[in-house]
Amino acid sequence: MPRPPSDASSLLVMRGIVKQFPGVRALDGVDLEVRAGEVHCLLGQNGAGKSTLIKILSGAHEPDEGEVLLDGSPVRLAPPTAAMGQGIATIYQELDLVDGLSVTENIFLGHEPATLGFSRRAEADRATAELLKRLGHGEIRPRTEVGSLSPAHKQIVSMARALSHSARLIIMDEPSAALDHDEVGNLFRVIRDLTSQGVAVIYISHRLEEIREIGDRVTVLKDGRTVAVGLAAKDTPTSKIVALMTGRNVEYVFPPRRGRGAHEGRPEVLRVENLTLRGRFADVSFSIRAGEIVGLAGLVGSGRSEIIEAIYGARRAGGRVVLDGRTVRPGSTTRAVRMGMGLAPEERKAQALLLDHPVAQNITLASLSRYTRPRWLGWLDRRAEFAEAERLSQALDIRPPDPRRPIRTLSGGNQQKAVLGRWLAEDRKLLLLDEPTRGVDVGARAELYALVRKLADDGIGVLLVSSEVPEVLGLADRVLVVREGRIVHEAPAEDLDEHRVLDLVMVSAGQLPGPDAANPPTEGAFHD
Ligand SMILES: Nc1ncnc2c1ncn2[C@@H]1O[C@H](COP(=O)(O)OP(=O)(O)OP(=O)(O)O)[C@@H](O)[C@H]1O
Repeated sequence: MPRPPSDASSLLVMRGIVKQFPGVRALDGVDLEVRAGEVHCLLGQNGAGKSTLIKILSGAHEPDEGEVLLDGSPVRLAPPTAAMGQGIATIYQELDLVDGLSVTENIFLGHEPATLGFSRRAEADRATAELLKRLGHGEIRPRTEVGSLSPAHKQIVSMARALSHSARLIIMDEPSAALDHDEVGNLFRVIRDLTSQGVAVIYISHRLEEIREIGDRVTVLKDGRTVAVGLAAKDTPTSKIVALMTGRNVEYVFPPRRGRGAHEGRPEVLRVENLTLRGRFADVSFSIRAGEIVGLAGLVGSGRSEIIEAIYGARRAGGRVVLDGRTVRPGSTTRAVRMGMGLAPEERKAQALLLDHPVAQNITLASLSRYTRPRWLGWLDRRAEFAEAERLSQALDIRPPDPRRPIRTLSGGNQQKAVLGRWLAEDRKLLLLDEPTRGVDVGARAELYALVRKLADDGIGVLLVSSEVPEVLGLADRVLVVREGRIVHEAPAEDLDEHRVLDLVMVSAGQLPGPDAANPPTEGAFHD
């Protein structure tokens, strides 16, 4: 691989970086060169080594070999305080904010009061308010507890923290993953503002269309090696980038649908009647037939994830949920699972994974009863369990291909695949997918889409929530558009396009449905 030129404008040069973990050479001689004032995109499939590289840059890992130069001089970046001292700030995919602390406390945690000379809280709050305003989010209050903020607002707090360190290099690990369309626009505006002041941004994303919009240059990693250095983002065709990432030509296509009206007359697997959760959503009614994939499109905060959670029993909403002809008691996820629902939740780490357990156990977690022999004795057939986990991990291309590894040691995208594998392992009637491809690379996305379609073809119903409108339009048969907690439109996916959906989801200056909305909450409605 050609060595990156370290011309005068290089802010950062990394050469020959090696990082070995037990059994995995995560980085095997990586080169990177970043210029002041540019957005440098770092691309690669799940497990290619992107996070490991940025952990080295942020001082969390020390490289085994290789050198790092900042402004032409060799530097040591570990521990993280050293990287911060060099003006490197990182915004992680799983935001490392403390929920129980205020916005101000999170932003100035660690360098207050000594470094900045802040002695009074009010002064810190003022500085916080200023940073938030600069990021276009003056409405976030400095004293608010971070735990009560939306994912998008948490991200803004994380960025404010980076700015508070007067960073000259900001690393953003999938910053758009939790954001929807207009918030991504705001993020790009902030990034342009930063780069015009000479700040360099390393931008990691699995959404290739973003690269062209915000990126100046691109470096591609594959299996811990650099396969392309500093390509011009705007002039390199997406197909070339994908081929570099995957080593093959992947067509970014969705599996074929069954066609219009194909599900008419098939049994209803899910019927939702007047589902209402005060302040979140109201009067939500729809049904899903066997073999059908229904997409919920809407902005973050529109109520789409809460609707899924209420169907699953994780929220006690009023109204009625009927699965395969039987009413699901609200507020009991155990019962929902027993009746045949599966949920792949949005926040996989918090909600879904046993981090210290092997990949295999994480996959078979929900379906252990299938491997107990005989059933009444409850003896677990580990071999059968493992064989199934291995089959699914191959089908989903989970890397490294070793189901015995603790899931903690897998890259984020590969962990996500294991969460999905869990529900594919079990005979489900209904699969609820909340942001199923967040953090999943292009190659694996195509495989995932194909798997979900195959499950539907086998007869299950699927309810899909995704911030990526093209994903909802490409995968679903029918789309329900949610705005301010209500279904405002319903149509076959092929009758909609991205523009139309975005028009429909945009929030007017309305109110969230309250108790006195058209349909009063049914008994048992959850008040918060
Ligand atoms: N702490 C660790 N212990 C063992 N192996 C690890 C550890 N951290 C990362 N790895 C391995 O190093 C490789 C690179 O992982 P990394 O997280 O850097 O990938 P990535 O490109 O960021 O992927 P993604 O897009 O899925 O986030 C993977 O094979 C991963 O399993």
